[in-house]
Amino acid sequence: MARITGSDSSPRVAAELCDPLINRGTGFSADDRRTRQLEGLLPPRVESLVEQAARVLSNLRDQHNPLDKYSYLSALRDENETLFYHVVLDNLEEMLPIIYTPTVGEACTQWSRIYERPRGLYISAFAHRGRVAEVLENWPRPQASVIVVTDGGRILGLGDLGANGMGIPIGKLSLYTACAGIAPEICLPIALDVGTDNASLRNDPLYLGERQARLTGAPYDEFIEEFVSAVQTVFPETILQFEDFNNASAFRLLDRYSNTLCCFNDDVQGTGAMGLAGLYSAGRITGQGLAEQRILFVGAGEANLGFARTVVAAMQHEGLSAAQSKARCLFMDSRGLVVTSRTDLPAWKSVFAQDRAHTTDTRTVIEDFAPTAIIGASGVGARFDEDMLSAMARINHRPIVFALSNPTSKAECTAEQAFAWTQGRVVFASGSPFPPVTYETQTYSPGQGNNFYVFPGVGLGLLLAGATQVSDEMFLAAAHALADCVSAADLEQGRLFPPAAGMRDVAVAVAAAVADVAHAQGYATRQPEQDLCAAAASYMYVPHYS
Ligand SMILES: O=C([O-])CC(=O)C(=O)O
Ligand SMILES: [Mg+2]
Repeated sequence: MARITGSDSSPRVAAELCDPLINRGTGFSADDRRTRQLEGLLPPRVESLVEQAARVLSNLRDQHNPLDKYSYLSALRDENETLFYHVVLDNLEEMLPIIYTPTVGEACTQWSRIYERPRGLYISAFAHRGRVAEVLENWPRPQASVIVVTDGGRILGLGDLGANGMGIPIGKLSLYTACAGIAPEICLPIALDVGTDNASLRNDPLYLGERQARLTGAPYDEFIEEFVSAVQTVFPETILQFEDFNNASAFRLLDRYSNTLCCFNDDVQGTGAMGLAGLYSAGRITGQGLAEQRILFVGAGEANLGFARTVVAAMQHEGLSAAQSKARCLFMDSRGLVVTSRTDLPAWKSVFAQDRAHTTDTRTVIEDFAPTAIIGASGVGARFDEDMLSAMARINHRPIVFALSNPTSKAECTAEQAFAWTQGRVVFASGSPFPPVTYETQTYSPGQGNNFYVFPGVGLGLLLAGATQVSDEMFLAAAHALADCVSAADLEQGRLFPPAAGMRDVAVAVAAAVADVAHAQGYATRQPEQDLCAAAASYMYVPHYS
């Protein structure tokens, strides 16, 4: 019998084994192997997903460090996405820190070294300017319902990582699929390469991005404008999530685009909703309502300003005036207290400037302002010290302390420090995970306060409603829905958020709340579902070989 070759005698490509969306590896049945001419290309035994997953888990757990685990799972995803998501979904608690924060941060710093295969789109402001739509058309899948885009300007708390930032959109979209069941083939990660001001990257012979200074000013805005309008042309119904842009770009782009397309900024709005939900949970422990909180925000970037904006909106719903709500939110940045006498404040910070004496001493601010909560999103590791947290513990029976900066090396304090420095009385959450803490006889598992509790469900809700815009009210509704998912048992363990294993239930609740608001505000293009939770749950992609 003649060898089977392609029509031009080139080697036949066994497409089923090359496309990670359809590849099943040893999961192809005997019939499939015969009809698809895969016989002999695979070892004889036919395995179920569960059997394949056992091998993956065993290999994964043999890897020596988190980055090796990240690379192992990335390679698996490039080969067989069904198996990848089966493993991730079945072991979320174990997998999240590998495919997402904190390991994704390390992966981004090492991106040029660990890079193996393309995933997502790299769009260059230098090579592709004027042709961005053409580049978007190169995306090999017919649809892109959710796009997560970064320009690498501020990756987690790690600063400008240029094109290496691609790890973040990939990681965020993995969670869209794992946590909200949005099918992997409609998720598109994009890194906009606008250059980098990170000299060590530009001098790194392995760096894969453009070796150019970061574009700024009008040329930057024009490039973003070209990108956004190309997205609207090529994928007109997509949801666009801005991620890890630097502060100035994040706020400017949000103002520029939030009323014209279905987009949001995860670091501002997603983190804001997560933070508000965390405060509601904390209030159930401390016995104080939101309107009674006095919050010291340490760090005045996207996360904390988004958090404060959301808190102020929620306080006004509870009857406080705008001025009263703002007076309950005090900010410190790298130059000290954010006060009206400062002349160096950009518009998005000066909104929160208070009429107080300027100081750079956090301890003094704690003594004067007597906060019920201190929220770190400063990007500065170990920003909270014993002096500060013991002052919090003297002022409050149950001080609220959030150390939200990522990855772990940037956390303002560790969970262990927070418990030790407050005699075990702290109500704590952190952006990156910490192991459980035992203080005296009690063990606490505070868990993560991360926007992963919000953005997957928000995206799902927007899809369900066919939303044309994203509103602040949707994030308020998302915060309430998330807070309602927290059980009394969670709070007893010191957890302000639900356990990772329940992520899909959280996404259902958040999605239903968001879709509901979309319908109420007239942003929905689809008919309202009778039962939004059931609709959200039945929409979800389940990784199996159908
Ligand atoms: O990615 C995360 O873990 C949370 C986040 O958005 C950030 O830190 O920028
Ligand atoms: Mg982010």
